[in-house]
Amino acid sequence: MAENEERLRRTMMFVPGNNPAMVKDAGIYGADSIMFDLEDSVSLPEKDAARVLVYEALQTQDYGDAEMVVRVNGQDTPFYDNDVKAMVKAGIDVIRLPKAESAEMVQKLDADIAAAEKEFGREAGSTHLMAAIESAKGVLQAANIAAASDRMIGIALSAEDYTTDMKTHRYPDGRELEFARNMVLHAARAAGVAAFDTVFTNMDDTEGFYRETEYIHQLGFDGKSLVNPRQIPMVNKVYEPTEAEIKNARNVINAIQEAKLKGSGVISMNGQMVDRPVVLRAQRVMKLAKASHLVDEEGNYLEK
Ligand SMILES: CC(C)(COP(=O)(O)OP(=O)(O)OC[C@H]1O[C@@H](n2cnc3c(N)ncnc32)[C@H](O)[C@@H]1OP(=O)(O)O)[C@@H](O)C(=O)NCCC(=O)NCCSC(=O)C[C@@](O)(CC(=O)O)C(=O)O
Ligand SMILES: [Mg+2]
Repeated sequence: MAENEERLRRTMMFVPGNNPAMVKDAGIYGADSIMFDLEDSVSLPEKDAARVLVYEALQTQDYGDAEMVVRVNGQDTPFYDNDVKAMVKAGIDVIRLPKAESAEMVQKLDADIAAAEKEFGREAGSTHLMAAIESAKGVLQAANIAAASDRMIGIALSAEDYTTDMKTHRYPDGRELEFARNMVLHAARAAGVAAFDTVFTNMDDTEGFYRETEYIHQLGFDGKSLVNPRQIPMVNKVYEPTEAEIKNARNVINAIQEAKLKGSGVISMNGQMVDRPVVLRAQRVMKLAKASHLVDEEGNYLEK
């Protein structure tokens, strides 16, 4: 868990598991997490072929430092068991459960992963999981879902299925998602796991994409599920700290280190109280700055 809490997950890009070119090239765009999809972007006749394609790619392609995720088919489908087994065998980092509606569904996936790890000689506990919240039931169960397994790395809001379940659709201002976004975010934070905002499907509406990403960044989401590589630099831009934020974070970290040497956990810096929550925020700013190549190894701001 600790290792996963440290990971930056700003961008989790869906890659249709039945598209050989997209699967092969998925690593070149710099997504924090690459998510091969075996579920809704793959038609029924192609389910088995997609599983084989993704399995082979995981054995042969180099996806660099990206976290490797696969969205398996739902537990109510005939594909789920084979999907989970094949992906654990391939050594996937994270299995994403679609349409999660209860802690029991997550616990079933946890048990199925454990059995597959044993069957294929994978280290016990090495395969993580996450859950997608795609319905009213899922939203109301979000806190239980997020806390249902030690393998859990995060929960995601899936607004396409969710708005359908709610008998509405996506609007530009996103008001139809307010309750769900806040439930998912609070459930994730309470369980100590990551929170992912939903996909944005209008590839040509750059302004709308920036507006939505700035909003979910302000709320506190770790990042977004994405459907297109063009969206990756836009999310990274929104999550990039400013020069002032970076310099302030550096000063906070230096100040608290000095305070600790003097045996204190709190200090005043330019009239501002610096204590644990301020330090934790500063550490996250530095992590984002490093990922954006805005600081050197020592954390000094790199002038542009
Ligand atoms: C949207 C579009 C057709 C646009 O095509 P376009 O052709 O206009 O794209 P272009 O920008 O022109 O592509 C430029 C270059 O990038 C390559 N490229 C594009 N997309 C790439 C990609 N994703 N991965 C790797 N490579 C990619 C492309 O091959 C080309 O490469 P090259 O030819 O070499 O230059 C395409 O992106 C796409 O198929 N997206 C994935 C769709 C998908 O997965 N849907 C299912 C997940 S949502 C869902 O299920 C709802 C949900 O469940 C969600 C939840 O749960 O969160 C809920 O309920 O809400
Ligand atoms: Mg969906």
